[in-house]
Amino acid sequence: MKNSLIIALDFANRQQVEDFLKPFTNEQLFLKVGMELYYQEGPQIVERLKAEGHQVFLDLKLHDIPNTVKSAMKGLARLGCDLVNVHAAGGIEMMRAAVEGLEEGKVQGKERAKLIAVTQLTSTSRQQMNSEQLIPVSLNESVLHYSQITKQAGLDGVVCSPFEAKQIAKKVGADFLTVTPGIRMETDDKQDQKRVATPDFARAEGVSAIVVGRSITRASNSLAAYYQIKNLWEGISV
Ligand SMILES: O=c1ccn([C@@H]2O[C@H](COP(=O)(O)O)[C@@H](O)[C@H]2O)c(=O)[nH]1
Repeated sequence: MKNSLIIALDFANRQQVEDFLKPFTNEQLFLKVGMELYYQEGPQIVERLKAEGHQVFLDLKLHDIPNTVKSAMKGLARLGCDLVNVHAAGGIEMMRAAVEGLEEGKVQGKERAKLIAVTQLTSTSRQQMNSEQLIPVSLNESVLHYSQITKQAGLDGVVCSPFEAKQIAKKVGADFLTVTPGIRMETDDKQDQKRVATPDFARAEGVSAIVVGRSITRASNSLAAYYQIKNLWEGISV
């Protein structure tokens, strides 16, 4: 899990995924299946990617009453994913229920998936958080608070931006996972992301894993973009 580069497979269907993966022959990848793909293709897409030898982050960001989240997590646990998530805003009781569901549903003889919680989405700015969510603190304070309650609930880590990762490691613990989307190369378009950082900045801040979508999946040469980002993330100069 640590030092992973996770590719966000934000595609509409399985065919598009297969087309994207074609040039990556023999690469064991860490792939993220999000709502767009999962809601079209269902559990089979996860099972298929796992059968092909990839690691899978199922990014469904569960956020509901504790009982519902527990039952949903129990079902997801059976898919044998490596990483799953919830929203920390659901609260400690909901997050504890998610852990219980994951434990109850886990595949016999296999380690259960790591469970992380989304703090503040990387598409959220301080202004939006203050004015729309009515959370009157800085993004750092809010993300740190959510990280602390996530730890208290017994989860393995959080989704945050690289800007908050160092403080989380200092206050919550170096083993607590920080998984960071919003990764862009200097010259890339930010699109809808607000808290954006480069792969080398993320590495310098000590994040556990980066999540990269469009900078790879929408690149004219996805394989080249993947290796360029991977090298920066791993500190390899070419
Ligand atoms: O705070 C969050 C949580 C999840 N995401 C997801 O990561 C990818 C990022 O894609 P890009 O194309 O690299 O922007 C996407 O699947 C999001 O759903 C996030 O961006 N921020």
